Amino acid sequence: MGVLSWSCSCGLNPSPSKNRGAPARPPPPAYRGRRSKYTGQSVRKMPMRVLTVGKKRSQGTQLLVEEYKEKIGHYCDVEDSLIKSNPKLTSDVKVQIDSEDASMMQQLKPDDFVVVLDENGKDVMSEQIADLIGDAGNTGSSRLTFCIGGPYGLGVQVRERADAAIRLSSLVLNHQVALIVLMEQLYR
Ligand SMILES: C[S@@+](CC[C@H](N)C(=O)[O-])C[C@H]1O[C@@H](n2cnc3c(N)ncnc32)[C@H](O)[C@@H]1O
Repeated sequence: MGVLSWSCSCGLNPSPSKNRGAPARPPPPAYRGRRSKYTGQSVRKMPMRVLTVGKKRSQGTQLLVEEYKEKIGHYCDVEDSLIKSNPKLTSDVKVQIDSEDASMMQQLKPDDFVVVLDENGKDVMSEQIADLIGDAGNTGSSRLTFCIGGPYGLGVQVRERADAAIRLSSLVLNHQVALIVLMEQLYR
């Protein structure tokens, strides 16, 4: 899977093919410290979007998502989209994953910088997420899109389309929990 391999200076592995032809760059010395190289600097404000597969959210989740959206909204546009899980109401897990995968692919534009959240992705520290956001803004992409899978995870097409795959924890998280952790990290 090509995705588990993006890395600009945030220390994740390079995926030059998805990086619109830009050559892979070695991590700059600035990254060796714990602070993001973008800390305190202004980078191009890149709109962000989070696509989550799921059913109706719990009130608690929705409240927290709204709270973080408002906080992040002071710095950049952030959109939160819920993709209906299991649109075909099937009991066949593969059919469910494939249909959610197709719905998610429809939401992605060619110039989106796509980051999938995956418990098998690259471990990232908060500073690397900040660098990822900063680096994505320098790829010529028009939007940074994060994808969170449903109960059975993300499908093949979205994984292959992704420019990066990150994991937030060594634990498998419920998709609503993954969304809140992501939003909190985006704000951080
Ligand atoms: C319940 S999990 C799906 C688990 C499923 N076994 C799978 O194969 O992906 C729902 C979604 O939450 C996200 N997720 C769960 N744990 C995660 C973690 N530790 N790091 C990043 N994303 C995670 C992923 O996007 C995942 O597709």
